[in-house]
Amino acid sequence: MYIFFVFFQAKPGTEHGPDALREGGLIKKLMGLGLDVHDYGDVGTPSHEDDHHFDLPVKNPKHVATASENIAADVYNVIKSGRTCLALGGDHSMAIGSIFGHSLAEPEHVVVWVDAHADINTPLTSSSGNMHGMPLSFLVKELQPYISKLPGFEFIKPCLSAKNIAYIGLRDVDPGERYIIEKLGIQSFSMSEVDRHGIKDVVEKAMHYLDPEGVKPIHLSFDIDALDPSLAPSTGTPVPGGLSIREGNYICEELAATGRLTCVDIAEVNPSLGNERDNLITVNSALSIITHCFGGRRQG
Ligand SMILES: N[C@@]1(C(=O)O)CN(C[C@@H]2CCCCN2)C[C@@H]1CCC[B-](O)(O)O
Ligand SMILES: [Mn+2]
Ligand SMILES: [Mn+2]
Repeated sequence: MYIFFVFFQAKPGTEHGPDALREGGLIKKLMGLGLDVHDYGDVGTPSHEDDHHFDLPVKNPKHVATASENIAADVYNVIKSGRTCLALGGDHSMAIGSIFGHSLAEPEHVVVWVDAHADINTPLTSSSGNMHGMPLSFLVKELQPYISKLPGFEFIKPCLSAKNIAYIGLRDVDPGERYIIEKLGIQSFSMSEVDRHGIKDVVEKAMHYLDPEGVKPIHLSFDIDALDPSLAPSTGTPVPGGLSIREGNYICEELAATGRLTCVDIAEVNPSLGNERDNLITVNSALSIITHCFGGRRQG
């Protein structure tokens, strides 16, 4: 039984991502794979007028906190009932709720973070104040002494250790994030490693590192900007030199083949950016990534 949620978050335009994927035929494609799909609809996130935090340059913290709490509850319920959750963003701050909700259902899960960016800035290391650049910092136990307590985030219990995370596709990492990655020893396969070793070795190394026994539930958090901008132009922070669709599909096929892929985030599809052709290209790339997470195989 496959379930998917749609969420929208603070970054303008990404709230239209889920509908763009629905209109692109997502449900029909997943049902065409023989899956029992249920669309749980959008997770409501009331906006907060006074949504700024005087002490820190963090944008929309209360909005993101409310959304994250709602997302966590929904993801927990779906996974607890034995289903697989597909969470559609929305910007990548959605992963605060989806990973926390997943961890409540399956505390032993590991995270494969596919992204041009590390998304592990703390409110203090962030240069933009955008929360889509911070999700992992709210979840990683080792970082908690450095995280300012933001209003509304009291519900989150840090649920990941650095050893539970592996990055694939990095190519735009801030200095503060680079420091955190090196200090915590987070396993990261940037585009340099993808070029040097090839995607097959990268996925094998990542999974062997995260789960050598091959028993843990997997959370794939896939930022569409991990793909090359030629494949995902309608996204907020594109970075040249990204994954090919073959590499993206390969990651998803391999994780799906474990039979332990339990929650998938698809983040940062933003149809308000670029022209109609850009939207179509981006949605089709996202649909390809999704279908290869849920049984679609290039060999049929
Ligand atoms: N680290 C960032 C942050 O804002 O925190 C800064 N970066 C943009 C910045 C532009 C100038 C050159 C250095 N990079 C975007 C990233 C967040 C991406 C969020 B994601 O969900 O799209 O991954
Ligand atoms: Mn991201
Ligand atoms: Mn990104």
